[in-house]
Amino acid sequence: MLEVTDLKAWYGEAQALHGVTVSVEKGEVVTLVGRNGAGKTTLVRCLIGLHRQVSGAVSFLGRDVTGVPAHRRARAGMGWVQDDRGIYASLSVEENLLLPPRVSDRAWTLEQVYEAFPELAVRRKAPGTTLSGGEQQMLAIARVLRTGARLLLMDEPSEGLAPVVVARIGAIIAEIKATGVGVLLIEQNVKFAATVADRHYLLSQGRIATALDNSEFRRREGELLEHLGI
Ligand SMILES: Nc1ncnc2c1ncn2[C@@H]1O[C@H](COP(=O)(O)OP(=O)(O)OP(=O)(O)O)[C@@H](O)[C@H]1O
Repeated sequence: MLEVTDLKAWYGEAQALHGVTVSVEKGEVVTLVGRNGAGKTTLVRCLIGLHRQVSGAVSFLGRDVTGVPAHRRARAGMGWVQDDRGIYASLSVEENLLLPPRVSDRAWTLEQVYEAFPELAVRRKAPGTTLSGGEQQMLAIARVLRTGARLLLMDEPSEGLAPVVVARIGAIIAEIKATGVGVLLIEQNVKFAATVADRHYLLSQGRIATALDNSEFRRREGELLEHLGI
């Protein structure tokens, strides 16, 4: 569903991506792992149309979206789960869930959201400010599902969360995958990445150093941790 070919990106004169080729299929969970500064965030920003100093090609659902602005990519079904979670603190959980525009007939209803995220059903009237980190992450994911996005791009969904909450996020990603939605996630937590993903790309200095399926990734976990300096 997503095909990225020879993507290069710059910040002024400084080149951050040096010809990145990656893909995500429907119902596939793919991670981008790499050290700080490897280019993971830049790559995701290029995919959603927020970084414009680029060359190469991005195709989504068979359509060339290279050069297409961010709001039109979102309308086409690219859903970005922001790392700052982008929740409106003054609104309740339910009001946050009612905001997103519907972009496809796969948009989740409130009932579907509350069934998949019982934590949010319990907190539906609570203001955004009072949510725990895990609840905020769930709300951020649920809001994107409310649009009917066909591809979810996530920036470190496990960051800063307790292990039990990380496991819950993993279960939610598995549910999303089962609906045929593709997921591309930036992830520094190698153990979490190995539990949720089908494939992985190791990004190093703006290049894909290695592409691994999950069994190979698990086998080389120690080596990867060493590379990532974790
Ligand atoms: N706004 C910016 N202006 C100039 N250079 C930038 C900017 N943002 C990122 N870079 C540079 O681009 C390269 C890739 O950074 P990027 O943030 O994409 O890496 P990352 O893998 O997401 O790292 P992190 O895990 O720290 O977010 C780095 O060399 C970084 O210094």
